[in-house]
Amino acid sequence: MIESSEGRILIMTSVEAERDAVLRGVGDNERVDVLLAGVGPVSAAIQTTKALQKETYSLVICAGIAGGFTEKAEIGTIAVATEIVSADLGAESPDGFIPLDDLGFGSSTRIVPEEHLVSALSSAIEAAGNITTIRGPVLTLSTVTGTAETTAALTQREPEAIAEAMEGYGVASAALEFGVPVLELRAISNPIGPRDRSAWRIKDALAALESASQVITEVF
Ligand SMILES: O=C(O)c1cccc(C(=O)CC[C@H]2O[C@@H](n3cnc4c(=O)[nH]cnc43)[C@H](O)[C@@H]2O)c1
Repeated sequence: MIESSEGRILIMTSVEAERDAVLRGVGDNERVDVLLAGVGPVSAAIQTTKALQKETYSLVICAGIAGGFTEKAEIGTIAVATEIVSADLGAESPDGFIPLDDLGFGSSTRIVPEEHLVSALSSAIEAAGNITTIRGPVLTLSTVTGTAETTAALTQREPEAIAEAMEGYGVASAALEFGVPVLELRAISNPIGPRDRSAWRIKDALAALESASQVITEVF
């Protein structure tokens, strides 16, 4: 167990199916609250802020399913974010996307979880067996990527990114505001690319999310 980690843990999921999978994994543990963030970074930031105003937590985890970048994150694997990146906060230009960081508004579009927490979580999931775990930047977008063009543009902008989802940066922004460490844990449900809902393997991803969640209270 990580030192100084006996406090309460807040886990934010976007929808009920994800919350239920995490709850099955975590089991009955009074140190852990699993709450709904809603879909998208705005709802996630609001719901996380409300939770952090009510209760003191020592760790916040954004958990759920996600799209995986092909050949980096296969369906059913677990992605643990080394960076939580707001990938669509910025401006378009004829020369390409300009992130907010480069526009001079003095704000950052990436939040970096503590390395030892990332490492502890991903190593424990791996050690539990059966689930491949990958580490890398996880993008937060307000729109699910659904074309080859957008996939290529994101890959060019964030070549190290392994996955995309819709809440991480909102959850992490709230955690940062309250000075609480944050992690993002995602089970890959679908490939990122031209929209094909029939390729989403939500059941497999929720099963992986449940298994990965089993280690959370052992580690933290
Ligand atoms: O239909 C269902 O049974 C079902 C069960 C659990 C979750 C869902 C969702 O649709 C969750 C939406 C949630 O998933 C993230 N997500 C998943 N894949 C992607 C993606 O390719 N790009 C962006 N986000 C993705 C996202 O965080 C959504 O909030 C349905």
